[in-house]
Amino acid sequence: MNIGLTGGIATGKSTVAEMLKLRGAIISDADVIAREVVAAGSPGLAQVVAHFGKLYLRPDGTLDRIRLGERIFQDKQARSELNHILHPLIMAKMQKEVRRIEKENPDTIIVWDIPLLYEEDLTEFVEKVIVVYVAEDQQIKRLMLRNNYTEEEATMRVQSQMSIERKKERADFVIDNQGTLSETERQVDQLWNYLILKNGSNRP
Ligand SMILES: CC(C)(COP(=O)(O)OP(=O)(O)OC[C@H]1O[C@@H](n2cnc3c(N)ncnc32)[C@H](O)[C@@H]1O)[C@@H](O)C(=O)NCCC(=O)NCCS
Ligand SMILES: Nc1ncnc2c1ncn2[C@@H]1O[C@H](COP(=O)(O)OP(=O)(O)OP(=O)(O)O)[C@@H](O)[C@H]1O
Repeated sequence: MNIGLTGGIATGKSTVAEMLKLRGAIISDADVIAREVVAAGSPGLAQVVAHFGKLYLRPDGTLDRIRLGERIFQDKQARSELNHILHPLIMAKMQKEVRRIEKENPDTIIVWDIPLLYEEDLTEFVEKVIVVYVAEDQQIKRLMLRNNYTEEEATMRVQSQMSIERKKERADFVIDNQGTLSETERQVDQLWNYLILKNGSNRP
């Protein structure tokens, strides 16, 4: 069974994904794949550099993620150009990875952790969608704390995505991650019990 896991930047997707993994889900993480498709020497990185310039290449041949992030989170056009280059590569790799997992573990619950699942209209790939929710002011605070961003930098990143309130409205399941981690664990337990019942079995 394929389940989508989404939310906003820093609402706690990775935190919840880790909890689901401990319970037996297999996670396919779009952020990890997004890094792999622009690894040093990859065709994806070559396309990014051809489009945006050598300025975004570090001396060791890796992508300058900080510089590219500064550019694309304040420039909508550049962001959509980067998405246009990378999203087909990310989705192709993710689908391939999930096909492999399904073959090796036919009864497993596979969680597709995709920050931009709604923005990119990817719901057709999954049966149900979990949204990890915190209100926007808390989202900004956690992002500032985790990444050492100023309020302006954090706000810009949050506003580059569909609002967390809209995502919450569209969700099949909402995990409210505004409380303590053990409060989140309890919700994950409940959801996991429901999912394994629905799935019939789960063999990690
Ligand atoms: C611009 C890049 C190099 C900045 O790298 P950085 O290491 O600072 O951030 P990281 O990749 O860890 O992303 C952190 C979060 O930012 C958000 N985010 C990333 N890319 C985008 C985007 N194009 N639009 C909106 N939000 C985004 C996501 O919530 C993600 O979880 C990088 O985010 C990137 O390559 N983005 C394009 C690929 C993409 O869309 N990735 C999201 C998963 S599909
Ligand atoms: N319940 C919680 N209480 C306090 N802090 C939390 C809680 N859940 C997550 N965090 C912290 O909030 C930050 C964001 O969480 P996490 O990295 O899981 O978000 P994410 O949605 O995966 O982010 P991204 O979109 O950037 O991948 C992290 O520093 C994490 O440790």
